[in-house]
Formats: sequence, structure tokens, C-alpha cells
Amino acid sequence: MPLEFGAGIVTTARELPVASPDAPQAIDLLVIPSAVVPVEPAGTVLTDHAIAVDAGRILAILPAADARARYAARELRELPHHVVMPGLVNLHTHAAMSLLRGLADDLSLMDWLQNHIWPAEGAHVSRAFCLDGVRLSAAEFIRGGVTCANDMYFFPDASAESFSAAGMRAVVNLIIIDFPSAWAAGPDEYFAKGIAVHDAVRGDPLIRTVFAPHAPYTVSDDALRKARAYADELGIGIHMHVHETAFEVADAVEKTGKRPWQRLKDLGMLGPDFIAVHMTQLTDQEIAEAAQFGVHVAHCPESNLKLASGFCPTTKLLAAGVNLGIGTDGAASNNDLDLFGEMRTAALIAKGISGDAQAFPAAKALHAATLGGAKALGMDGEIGSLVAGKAADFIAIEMNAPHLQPVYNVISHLVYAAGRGDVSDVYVAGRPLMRERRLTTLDEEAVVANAMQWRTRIKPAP
Ligand SMILES: CSC[C@H]1O[C@@H](n2cnc3c(O)ncnc32)[C@H](O)[C@@H]1O
Ligand SMILES: [Zn+2]
Repeated sequence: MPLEFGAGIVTTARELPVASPDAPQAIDLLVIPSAVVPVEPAGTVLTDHAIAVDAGRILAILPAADARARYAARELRELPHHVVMPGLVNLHTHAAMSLLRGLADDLSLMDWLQNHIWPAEGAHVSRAFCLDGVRLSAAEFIRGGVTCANDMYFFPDASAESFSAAGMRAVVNLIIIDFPSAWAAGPDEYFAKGIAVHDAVRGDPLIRTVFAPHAPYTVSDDALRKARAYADELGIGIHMHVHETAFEVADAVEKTGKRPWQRLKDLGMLGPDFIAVHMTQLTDQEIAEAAQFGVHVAHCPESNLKLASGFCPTTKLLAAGVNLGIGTDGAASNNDLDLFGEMRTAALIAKGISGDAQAFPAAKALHAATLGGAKALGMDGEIGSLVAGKAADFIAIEMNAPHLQPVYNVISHLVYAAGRGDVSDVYVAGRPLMRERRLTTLDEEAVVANAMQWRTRIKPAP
């Protein structure tokens, strides 16, 4: 029996291009769910609608009866118990770090990084580590409805390879950091190898690049200026941890007399291609400047909570007009890659901090986890919402579980009641990566067995 959607749901029949009614048009895929949440226009829930997909793109979203008459689909997916929505965009992660999950917990950022994570990375990070770690994370992402990840880590070539093998969309980061690693010996090599990765993935429909100077406290002025210059030359963005903790800001003020934000501003780093991650320490003036520069903020509430880093002032940022996306950060600080959980935490924590139950409402959280992330990556013309012409990156959420019934408001359920375990199907560019909860591109058993082997090599610090 199809799902019953009660009152309070916005149902909008939309005028979208459809094929001639005379001759059924052959297409790749027709998906007929119980409801479609396209994310734009905001608040829309379409019942009795179908999504027509051809050549990896959304051809049309139209009333189901019309779709059945107009299209001859090579595959028909009837999903009478499901809501279909855009795939989630994880705006900030370190995918390979899933191999370090649980290595060091209950520590502040600098203790965690300097005494546990950086030593472990120094000893173990290699191309093989990154290939295996990203494959493990890709399996977790796909199971959790994430179709696109913005991934900051060493060996971006390996990251691109593993995301591609999984069929996911990814923005691999050309990392810049002042210390040597297995990936590069120093700034010149970080730039040279990063640009080589950019050249190698150019033309790949699913893989893009951004520059990623790690953080203000690990990247020199000279390297920051170069990152800005190369980003402009290559036409790609910049993604950076900024104002993650009060210590970061105080330490910079003590050493340089400037807050990191001011330094980034003075160096000409800020602009509409800049994604600032964390941003827990912001004055009202910095919030206004973030809006003026068109900077995007990657909000990582659970990593911020676990490392006790502080609270990103999302309510003020949204009110100022700053575009927000949501990230999990790495599994070594979160400790999962669950963007459904993160979306819920983002909505709840904003209310708790502001004392305003209307802060960060469900529709805004859903927007941040989809279209907001896509916009930050400069990909909102391609992904982030279900609109004719965009790529067919969508997920199906099974709604007939006890914790999801009855349904008064679909968007409320997606944010406050559903979880990643409710994701049943995941498509990227019209290709199924998970069908009825079975991964189609990854051998999950092999991926997990491989991850277990890393545990035998990596020893937590005493
Ligand atoms: C040079 S690749 C990325 C680099 O970032 C480290 N990292 C992971 N999580 C965080 C975080 O929350 N703040 C700062 N740095 C972080 C990771 O271990 C890699 O070394
Ligand atoms: Zn991070």
C-alpha cells in the first residue's frame, strides 16, 4: 500500500519540460517514489510525481501518470514507500582518516593532532593507506546517502582513484601544508604534485579539485599567496580550516598581532571561491565580512563538539546571508561520516545555543546538507537539488519504518527522525551505487576486511 502523507505537506505540481505525448520517449530510468523533495523551491514536497532520467541527467520531474504515458523507460523503479531527495554533499571531510577512527578520543584539537594524529600519519600515511581509507569511507558515504565529498588529505591522486572506483562524485583537495609528509617534501612539491593531480583529473565528469591550505597555523604567507594565485590561474576554489578554536585565534594574535581571519583578508585569500571550515570564533564584523566576501562556511558541528572546539554561529551567519554547507570532518574526530546525523545536530545545536527554537529550521538544515554544499563547491548548477537538467544524483529514503510513521511533514522527518540507516538507494549521474541497500560498485566485505588489516599495523600512542 502506498504511503499516506497527511496534512501540512506542500504539494506543488511544477511546470517542467516533458516529451511529446504522442510517442513514448525511450529513456534510461523512471523513478516513481511516494514523494520527491527537490530542495528547491524550498519547502516543496511533490507527491504522485516521477523523476525521468536519461544519460545521467534529470530529464523532467512530472506527475507520475503523465510520466508513465510519456516515457518508455529501460528501467522503472517503483518506490511506493520512499521519499527521493538529492544526494547529500559532505562539504568537509578527510576520507582516508576512517582508518584512524577511534585512535585517539576525548582530546582537544591540538593535543589530538600533535600528540596522536600527526605522529600516526607520519608513520602510516602512504598511497595504499589513502586508497584503502577512501574506499572504506566511500562505502560508509554511499550507505549514508552522501553522493559528493569535499575531501582534504594527502595523496589526492589516490583519493580520486578510490572515489572514482566507487562511482562517487568528489572534490579532491590539493593539500598545502608547511611540513613534509609521505606525499610531498615541502611547499614546492605540494604545489607541483597538486597541479599534476588537477591536470590528471581534468575532464573527469565526477572529480574536481580545490586548493587546500591546511590551516592558518600550518601554512606560511608565501604559500598562501601562491595558493591564491594558482587557484585564480586554474579557476578552482580554496578550502581551509579557519578559526577552529579559541586557542588558534589567541595564539595567532600573540605571535603575529593579527587574528587569522584578518591575515587571510590582508593576503587576499577571501572571496566567493573560499570555503572556511569550522569558523567557531567570529566577531560580528567577521560575520559581516564573510557575507561581503561571499565566503562559504563548512559547518562541522559534531567534530566541533567532540574536540570541544566551540560553536559555529550558524544563526548569525545565515541571518547575514552567508552560504552554509555541512561537513562531518574526518572519522578520526567525529567519529562517523553520517551526514544525516550531522544535519540533525546542526539544526538542534543552533536552537540550544541561541535559545531560539526557530533557529536553523529543518528546511534550512536540509538545504545546507545539499544545495548549500553544492553552492560552496561551485557545483550548484550541476547537483544539490532535483531540477530538470541537473545530474541525476539522488537518494531514496524508506519511510515505512516505525520511527518514520505517521508522516505529517516529510522535511521534518528527513531532518529530525530519519537516519542514514533509512537510505535504501543511491544514484550518482543516473548510475546506481546502492540498490535496495546493496552496494553495487564496491565489494563491501573486501573493503571491510582490508580496513581490519590496517588495525593490526597501526598502534595507538600510549
Ligand atoms: C594535510 S591533510 C589534512 C590534515 O588535517 C588534519 N585534520 C583532520 N581534522 C582536522 C581538524 O579538525 N582540524 C585541523 N586539522 C585536521 C589531518 O589529520 C591531516 O593532517
Ligand atoms: Zn578537518
